[in-house]
Amino acid sequence: MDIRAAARNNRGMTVATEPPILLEARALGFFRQDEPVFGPLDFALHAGEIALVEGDNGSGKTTLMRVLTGMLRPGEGEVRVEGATFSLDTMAGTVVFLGHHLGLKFDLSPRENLAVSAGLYGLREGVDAGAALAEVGLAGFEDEPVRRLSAGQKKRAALARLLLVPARIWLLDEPYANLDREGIALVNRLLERHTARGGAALVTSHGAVSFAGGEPRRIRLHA
Ligand SMILES: Nc1ncnc2c1ncn2[C@@H]1O[C@H](COP(=O)(O)OP(=O)(O)OP(=O)(O)O)[C@@H](O)[C@H]1O
Repeated sequence: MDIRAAARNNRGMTVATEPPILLEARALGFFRQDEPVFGPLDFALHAGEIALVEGDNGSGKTTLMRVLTGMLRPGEGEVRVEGATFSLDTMAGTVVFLGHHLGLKFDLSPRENLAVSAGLYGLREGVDAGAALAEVGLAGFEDEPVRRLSAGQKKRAALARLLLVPARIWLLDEPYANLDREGIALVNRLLERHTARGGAALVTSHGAVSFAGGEPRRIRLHA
């Protein structure tokens, strides 16, 4: 998915400009015991764009996500976020990560988990937790401890965080796992809305993924 931003030049004419790069990998690589896990990898993710990270089991998709979020240090190369060298300080309000572990506190309710996320990552203007939970299909489960939810409902509770926090860059590791057909459509809907308002997303998935906005760019990793 690729959007072109329109801007006026100094003669008042409308010209097409490239949307800004939100996330960039430059010769990025990661090693374990001196063996490359992935890379060197170069890509630039523009505002309004979805890129799909593909690869077999063990090819390094989750490791790439962890490097991009700062959980792992790159073995080589550089991550740039909104044009600046990656730093954990600039990450907090800019990047949100949804990984295999979902980042939920199981003794808290979905609503309480969202309050924790809002405290850490900020709150998108005009969005409240109840509406976000209703949108992901958790109306009636807002105040249940997360440990009592099904796997798919837990995933939906984690997805509600995407609606609430203002981060422009979404890193989604297997966002479709454990979801039914309606849940898969929900993820696509959230992605489409996010990119339409200038956000960007990097998504890993084993399955075929289709977005209404067209073919996403593909980044292929090899085991
Ligand atoms: N904590 C770890 N310690 C040592 N090696 C690890 C660790 N986590 C992953 N690996 C290894 O790193 C490689 C990449 O793993 P990674 O989880 O990034 O792959 P993946 O593409 O996400 O796999 P999958 O599709 O199965 O989720 C694999 O060979 C894996 O065995």
